[in-house]
Amino acid sequence: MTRAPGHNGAPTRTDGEPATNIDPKAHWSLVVPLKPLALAKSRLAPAADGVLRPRLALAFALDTVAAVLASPAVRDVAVVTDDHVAGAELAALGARIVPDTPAAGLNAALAHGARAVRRERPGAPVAALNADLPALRPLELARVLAHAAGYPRAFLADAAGVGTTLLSARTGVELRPGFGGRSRRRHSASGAVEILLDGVDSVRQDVDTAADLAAARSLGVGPRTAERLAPTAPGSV
Ligand SMILES: Nc1nc2c(ncn2[C@@H]2O[C@H](COP(=O)(O)OP(=O)(O)OP(=O)(O)O)[C@@H](O)[C@H]2O)c(=O)[nH]1
Ligand SMILES: C=C(OP(=O)(O)O)C(=O)O
Repeated sequence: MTRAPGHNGAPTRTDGEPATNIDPKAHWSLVVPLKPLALAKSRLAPAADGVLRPRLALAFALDTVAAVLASPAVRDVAVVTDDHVAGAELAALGARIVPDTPAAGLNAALAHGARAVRRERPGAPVAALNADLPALRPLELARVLAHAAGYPRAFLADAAGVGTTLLSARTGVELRPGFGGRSRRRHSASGAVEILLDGVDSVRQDVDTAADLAAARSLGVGPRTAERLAPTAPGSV
């Protein structure tokens, strides 16, 4: 993996991982949930003001989805969102936009997204992935999905070891998402197999707090997030 300095002196992601051990027949459909930007990333409030926060939430989602679409294991991505600004930018990247279920919450949105994917492609293996992974690297995601393909349902714990960043369901298996709070334990109790891979930090590193953002920056964030964090950008991180 190679890295180059970004605008702000922090590392910025470049493409340098070796393409080894990736299943060439992989064909996952990913479902990415995104709540309205004005409501998103509330735990970043101490570090980012009300102008910067929605912009960062959008930059995280765009960098996440761009990396997903660049992953050799991924066939397509559906973003479940009612946010029209985000929806237009994500669609321009190549995502399918699925309108949210009204006020039903994250897990209802994910189940709804998985159903929408399988209405179009009944045999699709599906994986839910958070929209706040700005350091995501396509080949690390491919490694996680290649591993997930060995189990009916599987999940990856987040960097904090408490939550979940990815939950998968193979062809013919219902996703049954249990995201939110201490979801690592919940997913394990639901029978999903935990993916215990080293070297997939970029898939684990979600960004909820200022400390998470610092950790993502040290892994190397994608270009849209790097631009928002540049010293000349408005706001205060
Ligand atoms: N479509 C949809 N996505 C959601 C919903 N609730 C949360 N999400 C998304 O699910 C992921 C995890 O969400 P949260 O941690 O609850 O929210 P967040 O905006 O990331 O952060 P906080 O506001 O600090 O909790 C993010 O990608 C959110 O945008 C929902 O009701 N509908
Ligand atoms: C929704 C989750 O993530 P977050 O840490 O963003 O709340 C989760 O881990 O289940």
